[in-house]
Amino acid sequence: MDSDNPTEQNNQPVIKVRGLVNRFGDNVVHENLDLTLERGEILGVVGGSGTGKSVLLRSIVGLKRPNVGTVEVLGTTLNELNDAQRSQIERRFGVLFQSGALFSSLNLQENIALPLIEHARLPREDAEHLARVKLSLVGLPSQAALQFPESLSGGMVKRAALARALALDPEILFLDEPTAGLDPIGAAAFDHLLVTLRDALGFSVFLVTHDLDTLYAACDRVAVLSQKRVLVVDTIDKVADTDDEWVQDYFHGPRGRAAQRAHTASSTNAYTQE
Ligand SMILES: Nc1ncnc2c1ncn2[C@@H]1O[C@H](COP(=O)(O)OP(=O)(O)OP(=O)(O)O)[C@@H](O)[C@H]1O
Repeated sequence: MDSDNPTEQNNQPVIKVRGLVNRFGDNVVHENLDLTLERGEILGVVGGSGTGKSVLLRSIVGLKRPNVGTVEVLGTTLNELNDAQRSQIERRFGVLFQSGALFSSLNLQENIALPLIEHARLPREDAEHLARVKLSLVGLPSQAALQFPESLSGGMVKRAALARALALDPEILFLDEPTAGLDPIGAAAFDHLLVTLRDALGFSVFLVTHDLDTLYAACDRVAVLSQKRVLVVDTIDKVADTDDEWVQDYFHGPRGRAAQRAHTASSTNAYTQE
């Protein structure tokens, strides 16, 4: 239900998925799935390959219409909207897909200006000025504005794609495997950037990832998809204690133990340097 009271709105979750069913023919991907994203949090969504993380993200951003169930985003139930209302809501979130999805024929400044021209109807000059601000926000040097995506490193492409997802000052950011393909240092820098921007700008984040380091470094809560639903959603330490074979293998296998050790070491360093 919509609320006109700003205080009430601020306490409301930004995403509420209830009783979600998604299927493709006989392949049932989600069955009665419930999930909530609280305002201002970074929620990591994990699960084995094919458990429906990307389909869930696509259902929430409106690219896949659920077979059954409701998806409420920023207080509005998506299924009930006409195209114009849907586009109004969609302007309030930013999406970074796995491929980065920048236009190869446009330089970075033009890539980021595009949503500002198309959706916010800004004149080109203003849009490109704002695009340069966004590029600097994600830590890219000023000369990157005129570079084309093919001339950039993987880490720079991710940052540029993040700048584009942030172009319209979204309230919710959706990220699908943002650190895939980055080396560990680039991935850690991206995680740090994400937390810094969330702290500064206050958006909420729905983050699909396989990256254990990201879960430890950036996520406030973690949701595990398994058996067509959300098996558990909680802080990472509680999730890691869940009595489930996939969870135990994932969090307590060699990679999981290494990620946890790295996180403990960096927390201890931060503490002793304070
Ligand atoms: N457009 C589609 N048509 C038919 N089946 C689809 C479609 N999109 C996804 N699926 C199926 O839905 C299931 C979940 O896919 P999804 O891509 O969401 O998994 P995932 O958890 O993101 O996997 P991964 O971790 O490997 O990326 C898979 O069985 C997949 O084959």
